[in-house]
Amino acid sequence: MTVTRGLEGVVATTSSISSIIDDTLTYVGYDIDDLAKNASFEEVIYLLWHRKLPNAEQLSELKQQLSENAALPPEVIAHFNMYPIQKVHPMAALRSAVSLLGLYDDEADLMDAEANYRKAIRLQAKMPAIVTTFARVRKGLEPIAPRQDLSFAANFLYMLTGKVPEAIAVEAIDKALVLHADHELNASTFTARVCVATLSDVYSGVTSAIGALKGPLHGGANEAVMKMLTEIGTLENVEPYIHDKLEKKEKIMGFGHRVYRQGDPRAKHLKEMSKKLTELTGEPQWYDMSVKIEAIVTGEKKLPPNVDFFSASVYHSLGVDHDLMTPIFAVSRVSGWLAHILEQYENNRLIRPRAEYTGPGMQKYIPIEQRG
Ligand SMILES: CC(=O)SCCNC(=O)CCNC(=O)[C@H](O)C(C)(C)COP(=O)(O)OP(=O)(O)OC[C@H]1O[C@@H](n2cnc3c(N)ncnc32)[C@H](O)[C@@H]1OP(=O)(O)O
Ligand SMILES: O=C([O-])CC(=O)C(=O)O
Repeated sequence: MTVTRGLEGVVATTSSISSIIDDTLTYVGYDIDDLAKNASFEEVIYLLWHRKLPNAEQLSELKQQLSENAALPPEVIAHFNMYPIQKVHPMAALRSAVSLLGLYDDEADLMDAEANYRKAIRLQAKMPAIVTTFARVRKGLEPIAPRQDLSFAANFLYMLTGKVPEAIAVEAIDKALVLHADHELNASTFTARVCVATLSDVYSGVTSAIGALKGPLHGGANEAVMKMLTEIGTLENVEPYIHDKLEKKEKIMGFGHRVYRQGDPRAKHLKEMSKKLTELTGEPQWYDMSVKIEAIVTGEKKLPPNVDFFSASVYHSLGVDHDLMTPIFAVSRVSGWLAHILEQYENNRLIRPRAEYTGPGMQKYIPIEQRG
């Protein structure tokens, strides 16, 4: 048996959703640079689920379906008061809330393609309300119901803050959602596919994926980046801080990638946004520190920033609590998970690799009274 640690380079499935070839990322053949400049998140959802861009009528129908399904069942709203919310990480809360949502969906275990698509809409639509309701309840604030006249990105900010957001904030969140929507067979998407390949249900697939995204080597890195920036504190402290970490062989969060070698094409869009937003908020230090870290880590370690690096200062500038950064990633990535889940169901085979056994050889069972 040949073991490929971390399955690096192993091609585990075919997929027509997104591709990474020579450091270029495409969704269904559309370059991420093109989509980041031109597409709304709702268009991207349609693209990932239907493998084509929507026309105006199809887009408006999807928007309406998302709006109509955006509110949470009252039982799910109520459950946020049933656990020690201050002590809970929002990704753990999101994981549990998605699982709970499945209990209130009459079609949860219905496995035909139309029912699965309807569940995809309901789940995608409700993700912002889960994150924002959690965020408000833990601050002792009332949850805010979604508005049907706002875009997906605007509604997210509205439900978080209670105010109709400014255009620049909507643009930033919308672009971030577009950039995070799908990424080939990343760890959380693979997790979702492994789960539903047992013919388990959509809610189980997404719940598993949220668990995988939570870790700091994957989606959790954006929160870890903000923690690092906060610890560094000043521009002068960047160099000693980063050198100390590198000397201790510690990882610098937001850098490196399993697939990209020259750089993550999404990072430049977030970098641009970070510059703009940190200037607007009068806190350019977050961008300046980030740029200095980037220069050291790319210069000395030849590791370019990934999608999580500049997203940290972008979300911080929008006033987002630092531990909500990974949940925002999930609000976007659920579109990709759902696309992959539906694709897996279309041509399913159980995913079950092998392990090379490294434990002891054959042993004889010893009765407990004879064991030392
Ligand atoms: C949305 C996303 O998931 S993007 C990724 C988000 N994660 C992060 O930003 C966390 C920091 N980065 C990392 O941990 C890694 O680069 C990963 C997890 C993204 C990729 O991991 P892998 O492909 O398994 O690479 P691996 O961890 O084996 O690193 C290879 C080498 O580069 C080094 N390296 C990789 N990333 C970093 C980093 N961020 N800082 C310092 N060194 C690093 C490793 O220490 C290792 O060095 P060695 O060969 O001397 O031991
Ligand atoms: O593809 C990966 O390994 C991680 C990543 O960048 C993502 O999921 O967006």
